[in-house]
Amino acid sequence: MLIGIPKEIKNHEYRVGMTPSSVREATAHGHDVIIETNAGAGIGCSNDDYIAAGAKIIDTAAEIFAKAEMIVKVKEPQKVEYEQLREGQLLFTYLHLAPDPDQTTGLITSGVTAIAYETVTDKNGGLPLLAPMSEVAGRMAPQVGAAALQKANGGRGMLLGGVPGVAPAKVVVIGGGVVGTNAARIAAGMGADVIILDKNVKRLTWIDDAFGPRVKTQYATIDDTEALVYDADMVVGAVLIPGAAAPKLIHKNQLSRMKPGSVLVDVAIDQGGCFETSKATTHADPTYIVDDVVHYCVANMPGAVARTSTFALNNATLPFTLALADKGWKKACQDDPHLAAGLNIHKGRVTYEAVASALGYDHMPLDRILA
Ligand SMILES: NC(=O)C1=CN([C@@H]2O[C@H](COP(=O)(O)OP(=O)(O)OC[C@H]3O[C@@H](n4cnc5c(N)ncnc54)[C@H](O)[C@@H]3O)[C@@H](O)[C@H]2O)C=CC1
Ligand SMILES: CC(=O)C(=O)O
Ligand SMILES: [Mg+2]
Repeated sequence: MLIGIPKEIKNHEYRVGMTPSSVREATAHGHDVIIETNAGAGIGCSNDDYIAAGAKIIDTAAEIFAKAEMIVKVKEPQKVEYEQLREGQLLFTYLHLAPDPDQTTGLITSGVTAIAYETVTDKNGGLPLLAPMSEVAGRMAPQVGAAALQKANGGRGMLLGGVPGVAPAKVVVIGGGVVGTNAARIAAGMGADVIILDKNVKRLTWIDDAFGPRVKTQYATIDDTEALVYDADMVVGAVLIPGAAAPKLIHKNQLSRMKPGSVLVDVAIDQGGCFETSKATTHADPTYIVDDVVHYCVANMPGAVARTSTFALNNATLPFTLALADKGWKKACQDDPHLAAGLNIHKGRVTYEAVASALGYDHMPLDRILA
């Protein structure tokens, strides 16, 4: 198969779809790989590194989109990218369609077959291609939140860990999945007073076992969420209903009850955000203030640590990339229902139920496509 890797074009996005090591694996499987010139520059990998792995360097993204049978990316295609996709071509990348009607229409119109990293599943009920970036974003959340708490950045002027004789900041993490537990781990490590809310009691039990008294847990009722948010210095939004738009858990009218200068880090922004006042921001201009509350809502947080993130992402995606290239998407999905769960769009139809229901499309069931 001819695999194409365009350079990412989202704001301050330095990750790349395949590392040189992944390219070498693909060429060892007999595939051809074309990659846009300098696509790996942001992770410190040169054209020569890719050539040594067996790839051919191409000058323009347009040529990659025109020639490749499978496009491997990181971020959801931007308008200029989805306009170049076509029927019969396979796209393997993050999509986050539920909060993104324009991209969804673009992919439907293109006729492309699109498999979303974030809805591929595993046998334990996890999301193995989302997890590595959730680990990164979760670990970054207290870092970016700590910077936002500084006075010059609009925050309350608090040090996350406090100092002897002065209490640490109170960090409330809503959602105790991969992002939430990684955020809690770093926030607790920085000395903050941390509590995680979730609606899954089994998950809270696991967190309690894993962290002991360093991190508190609380079942996420409306009452308890509200009380903890009003008392928080930093709130991390880390909930997910796979494929669906994020539920809104803090509303605009509640911001005035929060502490002035407190910080909301909405990691769930790529699924639309779990705070009513969240709107996606970029690494170039990551925060804004509503009712004295600082909002950080960058939808591609891992792009800031592109080297760590690209290698972590490839560790998870490579077996699936190879399966898709070796067998073609249909046979690979027929053989592996967890990969099939990633199929979101095929030939103009929405094939993922939560996306169809969020955006008002008819849902085309997978078994009809894979039959
Ligand atoms: N902004 C960024 O750059 C990045 C964003 N993300 C996003 O972060 C979000 C979280 O991802 P993961 O931690 O991997 O998901 P996950 O599935 O591991 O965890 C989500 C948790 O939220 C809980 N939850 C769901 N509804 C809830 C509610 N109403 N109240 C309390 N808890 C609730 C679930 O029980 C689960 O434990 C996703 O939207 C993901 O796409 C992930 C990586 C990067
Ligand atoms: C998961 C995601 O959206 C990201 O890594 O940018
Ligand atoms: Mg994102």
